[in-house]
Amino acid sequence: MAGSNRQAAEVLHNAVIQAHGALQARTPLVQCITNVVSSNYMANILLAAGASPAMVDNTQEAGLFAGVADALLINLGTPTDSQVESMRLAAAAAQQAGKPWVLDPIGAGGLPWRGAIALELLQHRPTTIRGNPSEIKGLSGLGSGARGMDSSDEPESAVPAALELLRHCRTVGASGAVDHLVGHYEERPTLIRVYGGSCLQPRVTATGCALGALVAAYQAVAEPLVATVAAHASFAIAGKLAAERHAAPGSFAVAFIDELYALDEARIQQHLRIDVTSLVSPP
Ligand SMILES: Nc1ncnc2c1ncn2[C@@H]1O[C@H](COP(=O)(O)OP(=O)(O)O)[C@@H](O)[C@H]1O
Ligand SMILES: Cc1ncsc1CCOP(=O)(O)O
Ligand SMILES: [Mg+2]
Repeated sequence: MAGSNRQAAEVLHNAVIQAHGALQARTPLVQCITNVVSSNYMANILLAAGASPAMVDNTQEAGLFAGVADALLINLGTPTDSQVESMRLAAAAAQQAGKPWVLDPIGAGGLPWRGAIALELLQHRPTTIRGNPSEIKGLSGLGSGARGMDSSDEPESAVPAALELLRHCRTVGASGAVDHLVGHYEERPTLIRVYGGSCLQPRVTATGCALGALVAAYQAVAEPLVATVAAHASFAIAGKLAAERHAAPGSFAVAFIDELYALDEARIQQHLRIDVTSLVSPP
C-alpha cells in the first residue's frame, strides 16, 4: 500500500528553502575523497553552491581531517590502494566524531573489488548513499546491468534496492531523469521524486560525483532527508535553468555552475517540483 503525501511535500519544500539559506550562512567545510576525474568540477560546484571544499585524501591526513570537517564525501570512482586506506580512516573518524558522510559507490555494480570496499565501508554507517540506479542496485546485491560508470537502469527500478540499503544509512538517492530518494518521513519509509534537470547533465562527467559532494554539504546544515532532497533539488533546478540557455555540454557545464550560484529562495519557490509517497511496503 502506498499513498501520495501532499502535506509532506509542502513541508519538505519549505525545509529545502531553509536548508539552502543555512548552507549560505554556514559555508560548511566538506572533505572530499574522490576520483581523479571529478576533483576540479566537484570543488567548483561546492564553491558555487556555498560550501567550502577540501580534497584531503592522503593516508596521513584523511582521518584527522574527517574530525575537523563538517561533512565527508567518499567516492569510489578511481580507487587506489592508498586512497582506499584513506577512505577507511576517514569513514571511521567521521563515524567516531558523529559527522555526516556520504558514500558514492561509483561503479560498484560492475566491479567486484570496489564493490567489496563499498560494502566494507557500510560498517561506518554513511548518512547517505548516493549513486546512479545501477550502482544502487549493484551495491544492494539486487543486481544490475552496470557496464561502467553510467547507469543502465531506470531510477524507479532501483527503489527496492534503495529500501534495502536503508538498513545501513538514513537516506538513499538514485539519480536520473527523475531522481528517486528514499528515507523515513515521520518514521515511515518514504519515496521522494525530484523532477527537473536536463538530459545534458549526464553528458558532463562528474555531475553525479558533484551531486554526492553537495549532498554531504547539505548534511552539515540540515537533517538527512531534507539535506538529500535539497541537494537533488538544487541540481534539478540549476540543470533545468542552464539548459534553457545552452544546448550543448561544454557551455551547459559552465551555465550549470552559474545557476547553482544564482539559486535563491525565489527560484526554489518557482521551480522546485517534488512529490512524496509514503511506502508501507516496497512498491
Ligand atoms: N535524463 C536526465 N534528465 C534530467 N536530469 C538528469 C538526467 N540524467 C541525469 N540527470 C541528473 O544528473 C545528475 C547526475 O545524475 P546521474 O547522471 O544519474 O549520475 P551519475 O553521474 O552518477 O551516473 C542528477 O542531478 C540527475 O538528476
Ligand atoms: C568517467 C569516470 N571514470 C571513473 S570515475 C569517472 C567519473 C564519473 O562521474 P559521474 O559518475 O559523476 O558521471
Ligand atoms: Mg556517478
